[in-house]
Amino acid sequence: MQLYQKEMLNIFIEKLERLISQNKPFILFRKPNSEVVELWENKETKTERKFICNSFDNSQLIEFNDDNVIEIPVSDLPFFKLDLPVSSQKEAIEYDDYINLIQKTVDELKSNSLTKKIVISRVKELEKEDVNLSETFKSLHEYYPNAYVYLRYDLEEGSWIGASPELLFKEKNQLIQTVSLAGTKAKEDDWTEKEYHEQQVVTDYISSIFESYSEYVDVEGPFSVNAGFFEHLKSFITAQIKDKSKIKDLLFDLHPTPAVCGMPKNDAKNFIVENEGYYRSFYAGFMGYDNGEESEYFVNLRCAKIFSNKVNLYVGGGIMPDSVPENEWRETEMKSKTIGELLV
Ligand SMILES: C=C(O[C@H]1C=CC=C(C(=O)O)[C@@H]1O)C(=O)O
Repeated sequence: MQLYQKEMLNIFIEKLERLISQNKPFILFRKPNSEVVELWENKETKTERKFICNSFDNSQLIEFNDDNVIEIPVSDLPFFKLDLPVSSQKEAIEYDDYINLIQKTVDELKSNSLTKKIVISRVKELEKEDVNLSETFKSLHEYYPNAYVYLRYDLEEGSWIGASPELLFKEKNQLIQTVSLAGTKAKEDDWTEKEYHEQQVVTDYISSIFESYSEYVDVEGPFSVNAGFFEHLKSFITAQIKDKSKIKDLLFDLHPTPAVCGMPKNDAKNFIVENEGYYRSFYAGFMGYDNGEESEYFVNLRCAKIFSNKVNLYVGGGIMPDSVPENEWRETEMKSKTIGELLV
């Protein structure tokens, strides 16, 4: 066993060093409640095993084809240094501008009775150089055992890192499962009607999509769940898909859910693109794998883009007609701690 592990570790290190020295993109991925980290590269030829990364607006889809994914214990992840780009672009929004943006969103929701919810987000910049990515990955792994922890490297884009609490969807033997995750509060606060409504919008949307692909849909919850520095409301949604060949359609129908976009989907999306003032790119997109037998995708939340001279944190929140702008700013500050406080 020990010999086997040592051999695996050497193969892992060789693969990682080769990818870094050739400036090739790669993914490090740790599933929830797992102790191992997988290393994916993108081979030239298509393989059955795939890892995909899709942007919020579906305009960028990156595929990793790898039939030889190597895994080692996260604790053995070696130190590595990546060649990261410098960013001179300022994408962060000032406090006053964010308050005005949330007020504008609230006004839109109040004046347009068809629009029920819009998720607004922002970039928070941290002046931090030379982030130790392997140690940061390990600290996310330790602090968020239930999250999807990943690091994606790309020479031109920089490196994305995240610890997402949100399953978008998983499938095995035609059993499809997901969660409706929305509503945020500090541990010491109580839930209010605003968060229950905000989360119900997500549950209703997912249930209606699942219904069109399956015979029955089962919903359990909502429950209050821990998400590190704060709590969310979460329901568990399960169904049996009638036709497995429709999985990809279901995935793109689901995305983006009202946990990251809004309701109705297209109106909310247009409002976001016209008003947020920055390009979300892979934030609030989805990522995950399909190995031919099962597939599992998560929403890219609680994530950051690492440059050589700074870190961009991406944070957002669901806006309802009764949202209070100052509280929404506070909520995004709280969410920024997920990655911000664990950077090494
Ligand atoms: C959009 C984000 O969170 C979503 C997931 C859980 C709770 C949320 C909320 O309370 O607004 C958001 O819907 C984010 O973290 O950037």
